[in-house]
Amino acid sequence: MLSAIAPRTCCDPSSQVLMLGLSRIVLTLCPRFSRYRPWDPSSACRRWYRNQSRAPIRGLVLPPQRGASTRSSQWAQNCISNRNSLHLRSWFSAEAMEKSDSRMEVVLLATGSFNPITVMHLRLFELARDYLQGTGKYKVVKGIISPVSDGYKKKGLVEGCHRLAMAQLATENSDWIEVDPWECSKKEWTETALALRHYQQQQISTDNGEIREKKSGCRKGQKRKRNHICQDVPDYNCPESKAPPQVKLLCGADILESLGVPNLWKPEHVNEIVSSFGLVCITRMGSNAQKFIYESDVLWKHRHNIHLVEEWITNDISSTKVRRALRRGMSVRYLVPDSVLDYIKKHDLYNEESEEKNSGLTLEPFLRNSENPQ
Ligand SMILES: Nc1ncnc2c1ncn2[C@@H]1O[C@H](COP(=O)(O)OP(=O)(O)OP(=O)(O)O)[C@@H](O)[C@H]1O
Ligand SMILES: O=C(O)c1ccc[n+]([C@@H]2O[C@H](COP(=O)([O-])O)[C@@H](O)[C@H]2O)c1
Repeated sequence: MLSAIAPRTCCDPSSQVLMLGLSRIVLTLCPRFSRYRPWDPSSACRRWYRNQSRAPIRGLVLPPQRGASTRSSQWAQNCISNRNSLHLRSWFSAEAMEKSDSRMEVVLLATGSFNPITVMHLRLFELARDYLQGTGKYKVVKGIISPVSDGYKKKGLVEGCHRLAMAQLATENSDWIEVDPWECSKKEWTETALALRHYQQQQISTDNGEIREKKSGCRKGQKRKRNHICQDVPDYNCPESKAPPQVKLLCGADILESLGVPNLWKPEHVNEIVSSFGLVCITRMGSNAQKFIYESDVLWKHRHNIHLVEEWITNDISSTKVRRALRRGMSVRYLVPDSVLDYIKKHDLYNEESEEKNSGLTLEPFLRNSENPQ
């Protein structure tokens, strides 16, 4: 932190003396501080003089650089908490405090048919976010809806472009839930573990990209260590270090229970989902998620990574029931957003004929797993 602010303030001899004294106070009070940012004020001044072409504004106290090491900020802040000298407090702006937020950032990924998307699908995200943030340990930064590919071959599954369009309409008023066409635009069905890997990688790339853009970067010899999926430990030696958001699978309890259906999910994928990513599961009528976790060895082992969210305002809206009502000419208003209903009507999406799609075909996961038995 000091090396970040020093070049701006130690531009004249009196400031140099000031900064030298200040650094001694901080280093004396906090020997640990020197481990993170060893700093020699006089050489910093010399470097600064060499690099600057124009004189800085004297007396201007600037906040620390964005991304200054969280730990060093906290240490320095502790060190000066009882000293009101030199406007130091102003350096610890709201921005710096925000940096010290130690909550794990989470992206919630919901996969499924969304045939069609219902208000309950949207509620899943709200419930999950409330729950996770209520623990004080997580900050939910984004929700992603990833409609399944037509290659999933579920009975009654209408074309991906329509399911995608409906999901986009349904989320247009949300400022944190997005729809991603990655799965849906593929001809072949994608296993959920692979979708999770893809979205996690996307978070890591975005995160690295942002850090490159910020450019202040790590100094020579300070490599960014966290390039692996799901590594949550920030690299405190790098000032810009903050773990990329962790992608977690968001689902209803029926999906959790489906993990136990023979030949539907690959055991190694189930293990990967609960060990490397994590599950946020919303209770659903007719399912007993707690019992299911208790009875499964792998889920029990990773139960700390499975968040069960109780839906107290229970309802059992399902896409199947919405399609059934539509086939029968009954109202589904308020079960799906109005814009989605308009879209369904405009394209006459759900009728006797559409329900027969993929009829008699085997669901792709069963087919794949029987071709390549474990
Ligand atoms: N009422 C609900 N309560 C809890 N979870 C739900 C509910 N409706 C849907 N979900 C969850 O939403 C995700 C996407 O579901 P999907 O697209 O299969 O909808 P669905 O309503 O379950 O469809 P279907 O009736 O065809 O099974 C799944 O994880 C599913 O468990
Ligand atoms: O990855 C797997 O092995 C796997 C096996 C079965 C189902 N899934 C996913 O789970 C979701 C189930 O959606 P649905 O509409 O059949 O409830 C869908 O997104 C599938 O891709 C995933």
